[in-house]
Amino acid sequence: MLRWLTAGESHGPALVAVIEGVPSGVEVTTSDLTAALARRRLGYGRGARMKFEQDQVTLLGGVRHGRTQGGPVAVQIGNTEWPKWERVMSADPVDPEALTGARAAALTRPRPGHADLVGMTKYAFEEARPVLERASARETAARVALGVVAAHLLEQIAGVRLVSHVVGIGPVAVPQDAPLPGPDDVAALDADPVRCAHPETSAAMVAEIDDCQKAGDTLGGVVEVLAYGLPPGLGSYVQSDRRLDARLAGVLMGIQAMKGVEVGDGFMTARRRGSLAHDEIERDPHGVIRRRTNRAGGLEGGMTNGEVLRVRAAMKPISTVPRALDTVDTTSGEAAKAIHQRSDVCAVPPAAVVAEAMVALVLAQALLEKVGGDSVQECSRNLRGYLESVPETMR
Ligand SMILES: Cc1cc2nc3c(=O)[nH]c(=O)nc-3n(C[C@H](O)[C@H](O)[C@H](O)COP(=O)(O)O)c2cc1C
Ligand SMILES: C=C(O[C@@H]1CC(C(=O)O)=C[C@@H](OP(=O)(O)O)[C@H]1O)C(=O)O
Repeated sequence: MLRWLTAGESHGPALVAVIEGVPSGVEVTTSDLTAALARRRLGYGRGARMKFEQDQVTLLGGVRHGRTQGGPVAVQIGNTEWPKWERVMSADPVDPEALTGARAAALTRPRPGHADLVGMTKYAFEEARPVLERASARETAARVALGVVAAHLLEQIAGVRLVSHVVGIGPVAVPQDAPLPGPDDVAALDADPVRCAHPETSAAMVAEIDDCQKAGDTLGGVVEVLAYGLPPGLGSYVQSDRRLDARLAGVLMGIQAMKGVEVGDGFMTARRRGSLAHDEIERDPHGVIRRRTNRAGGLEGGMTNGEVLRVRAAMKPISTVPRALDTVDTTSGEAAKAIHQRSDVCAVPPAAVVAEAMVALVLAQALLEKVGGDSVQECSRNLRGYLESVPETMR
């Protein structure tokens, strides 16, 4: 079974991530991971931290000469800002006299919408530093690194290619009838300031972020992930926790600040009549079975149906609002304004890259469940065998 885990704090020396169950022979290099992490740093509206901090990637295990070896793959993402935090975030005890300056100040004005207050309550902390260090979306760098291994596995075994893009920032949304970006559009999406495939909407999104920043406020939005080339039959209807839609929703909701998930046309489908809600089945001019539309987003019965997978996630606005929100100082119990030193105004574009990584991980897990195998060759052979066994009348 493909499984993964991350560890590390936002201002710690490094994040680490381990993925286990990867077959041998998946091609992946340090520069692939570095490039993916650079994509996660892009996006108009991110805070100052993205400019000066660097991700230093080291593949610690599981890869030799550019190929996975079948053992757990371990990645370390060093943080170049560590020297500034060495004392405040030291793993070992530190002389309290040495803990001076703004970085060491107790954070006792919890931010509404962040994990601060309930995290302090739950883990019995007197201030929010230990909470925000792990709740922070800095951790998503580790997941993006793991997502590269998953994406390469999907492409090398099954030819699957993933695309992530932004379809909404605050009230600005891509028109309903805009064409979906394909795998060949990824370079253009990476180059767009807000990872949007629709130029006029992209410009309006940038203007909305500028306006929001001037007002001392923050923004959320909606990201979409597409997967092209999936074979039918990944996931299953036989048990609720094996449904691929449920698993995708789970990992998307597991990204910091995500508050809603849609599969295919999602909530819009609930407003339609059945005759206009489903995807009628037909043969294309080459005799291949396909759906006339793809309202279901490539999933029926909790399984891929061979169409393009399409899932969306809704991100709430950043909770570290510059025009700080009302809170209570947990030392005095008095009314106060919430912590605000710096933050992103809008982190929807990087969240799309994170969502792509999480979708890659779940799809890779589901592919391996379907085809099995300990090497890329064995998995590819098993996939071919499965696809060839589908009767002619159902292909
Ligand atoms: C890529 C990314 C960047 C984020 N940047 C910030 C930020 O700069 N400031 C902030 O308060 N929250 C930021 N968040 C959101 C918080 O991490 C999140 O709101 C917090 O962990 C509480 O979790 P919840 O929103 O899911 O309840 C970011 C989230 C993502 C995915
Ligand atoms: C560091 C990253 O994102 C951080 C996520 C984050 C949060 O609260 O989630 C808060 C900000 O950090 P800070 O409060 O130190 O300015 C972001 O910069 C990153 O994505 O690499």
